[in-house]
Amino acid sequence: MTPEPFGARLRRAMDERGPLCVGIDPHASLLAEWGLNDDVAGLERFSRTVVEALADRVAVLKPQSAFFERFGSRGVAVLERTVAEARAAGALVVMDAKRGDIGSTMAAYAEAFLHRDAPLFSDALTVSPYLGYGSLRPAVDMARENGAGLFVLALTSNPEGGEVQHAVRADGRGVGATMLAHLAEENAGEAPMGSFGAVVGATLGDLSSYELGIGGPLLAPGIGAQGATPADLPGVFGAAVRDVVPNVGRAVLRLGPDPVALRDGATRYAQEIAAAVTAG
Ligand SMILES: O=c1ccn([C@@H]2O[C@H](COP(=O)(O)O)[C@@H](O)[C@H]2O)c(=O)[nH]1
Repeated sequence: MTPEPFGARLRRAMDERGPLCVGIDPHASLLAEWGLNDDVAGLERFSRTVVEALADRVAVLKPQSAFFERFGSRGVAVLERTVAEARAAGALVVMDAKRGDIGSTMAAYAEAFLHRDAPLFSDALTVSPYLGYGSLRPAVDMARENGAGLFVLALTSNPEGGEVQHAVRADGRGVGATMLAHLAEENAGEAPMGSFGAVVGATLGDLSSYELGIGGPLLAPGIGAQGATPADLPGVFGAAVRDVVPNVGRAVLRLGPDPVALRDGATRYAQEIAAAVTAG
């Protein structure tokens, strides 16, 4: 049986739970703030606490692979368990691993994260298109076959991103805008929403010169620790705001380890986001 596409599953989760995505970013500084050791046991306690507090209520959890990889194979084993437990509790999992390589290697990354039988199978994966959008084709195909999705870095939240993403090609089109156009083609004809999203930072100010209506989701990091607020969303995303999955990491995680405080923090962000999206 063909698995239900990620875009349809995400749209339903956004409708039922609201669009908030909470990051699982076990920074060493956060482990210390939570009174945990900066070791594999601390990593596991941190991640499990976030999952137990939030996976039954937020639409999406986004583990940041880097913070698990720094502990080697035992950290990756924690990441596997984190993904499985989050999905079992009802959250969609976006693996933030930002993979990107030549197509033949990309196929192996796709098997690692997007094949249903893979230990790290996730509902969606962040990928970098800066070896050329076409190099992502094996991941696009694998995602389609397995009911998974991708979030392609288009306009990232960090100030350094512009030197690449705002660069203008010979045909006059910007590089970031080109990625958005590729995604719109990928999602054409998909309802209620395509499975191929873009990463577009909530920090970027007015993006009305970009065609953000790609027929797929827009993962928007930058809220909280990077300075953007839920109230900024309509001004940044305009009419596309209803397709935005706003990500909050440290600003929620800092409220732990008390699960009630984590839940209250996520609820506050979810309410502010809902108010902003309705107003927009
Ligand atoms: O453009 C991007 C792409 C990804 N990220 C990632 O999102 C989170 C943000 O965490 P905060 O603590 O809310 O700042 C983190 O995992 C980044 O690697 C991004 O910030 N910007």
